[in-house]
Amino acid sequence: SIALEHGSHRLGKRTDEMMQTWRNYGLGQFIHWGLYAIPGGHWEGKYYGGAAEWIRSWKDMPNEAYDELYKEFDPQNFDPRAWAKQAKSLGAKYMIITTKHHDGFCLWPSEYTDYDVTNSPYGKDIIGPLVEAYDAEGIDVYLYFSVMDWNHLGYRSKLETEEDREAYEGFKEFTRNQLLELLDLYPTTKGLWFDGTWDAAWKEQAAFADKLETEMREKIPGLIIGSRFRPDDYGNRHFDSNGDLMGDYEQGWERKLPETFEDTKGNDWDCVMTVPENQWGYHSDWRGHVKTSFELIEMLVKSVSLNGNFVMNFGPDGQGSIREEETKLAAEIGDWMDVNHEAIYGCGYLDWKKQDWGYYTKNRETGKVYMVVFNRPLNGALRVKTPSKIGLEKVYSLKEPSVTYEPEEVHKDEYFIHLKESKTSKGPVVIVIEPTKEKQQEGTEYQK
Ligand SMILES: COc1ccc([C@H]2[C@H](O)[C@H](O)[C@H](C)N2C)cc1
Repeated sequence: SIALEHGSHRLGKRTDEMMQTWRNYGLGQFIHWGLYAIPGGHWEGKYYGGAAEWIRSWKDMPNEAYDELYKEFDPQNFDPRAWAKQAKSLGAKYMIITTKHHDGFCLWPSEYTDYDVTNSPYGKDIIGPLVEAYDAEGIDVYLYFSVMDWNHLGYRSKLETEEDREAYEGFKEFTRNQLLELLDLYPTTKGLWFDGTWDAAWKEQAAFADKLETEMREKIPGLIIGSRFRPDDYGNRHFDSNGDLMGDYEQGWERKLPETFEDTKGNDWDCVMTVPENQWGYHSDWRGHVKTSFELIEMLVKSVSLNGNFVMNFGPDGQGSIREEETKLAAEIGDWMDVNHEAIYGCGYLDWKKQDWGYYTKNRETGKVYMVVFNRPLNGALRVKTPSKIGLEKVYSLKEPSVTYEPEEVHKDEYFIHLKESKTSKGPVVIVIEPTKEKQQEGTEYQK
């Protein structure tokens, strides 16, 4: 292996309490909110086809015009307690809020820049009330922070000249100051979700990032930081030059999901997902495919079945309202979670053979197995293949445990479970299996 000073500092998974809690979340809520919500994907009557939070980079929108938007930021409808209540009913166990996106506008009162909420008509801290409201609902808060900052004069995407390097030193200090400030102001934060770390300039900062990550972890013991923050000695992110995971979990699944357990390399991971194809910030004219609650539930279940967390994005509008499409989805997913959360919270990967009807999840504590059925076979017969020596002790409907099933053994360690669920059930049905312990093979004496 390659000698690295700033590569991965831990082989294997974190097993501490905070990481176990993270692993058991299942469902999270991403919130992208900032100045970009004001134009909402349009400028001077023209439609912007890119991601709404990137409108500043659109050739039809002058940077100066965007940078003046803070003078219009006055979200009178902002109601953090309502947002937190909605997230609770959705069933989210954690929430990730954009404290500063690529545009550099800070939703908290930062002493290191004037480009923050205190200099907008709104004038007040946004992050603090959100942290308070979500903590009150028992939903853990994580802070999204973009290292890339289009507003800061010292920011560089690459370091070519001596002047670049000098300016970037100031930018690094600014970045460190803001991060330590966030942890001081919001000490109940459970972790940081970093973004905007793909630049060549940042990839040269292995030592700086390593030291800063250590400082942050010292400030809040147990802090959870993913693979997007640190570059290693050779500028590799997510995985160091020896292929070892950087940070506490893999953050590479953005608007995409792993297909197999092998794709996850056995690591912890999260998938962050937009409702439209590619809109994180508020866009007033969603075009293309907008995901249904059925699709989002399938992505959630698939994530949990592969040992990951699924984070669904919300983009509040410029006045601080959650749009109706997201409110509707939150209600539909929440209704399904009300009945079926046992198959999500505290669950993860089960090594039984994947079947066409859907996904298995396994509760890490109880060992209970959940069959989440998305594709009901025409003959209603759900095939289950278990590793040898594992039997199906009890099988019943999660929604109505009085509805029990007698598995029909059709081959060795292979069963049909004949669906009884009414066809009217809106979302996927969930069947619970309480597997037998390893069946004792006759005559094999277990060593004492
Ligand atoms: C260049 O491709 C990108 C760059 C950044 C992103 C940002 C989005 O604005 C959003 O914040 C997402 C989580 N992040 C990866 C998405 C695609």
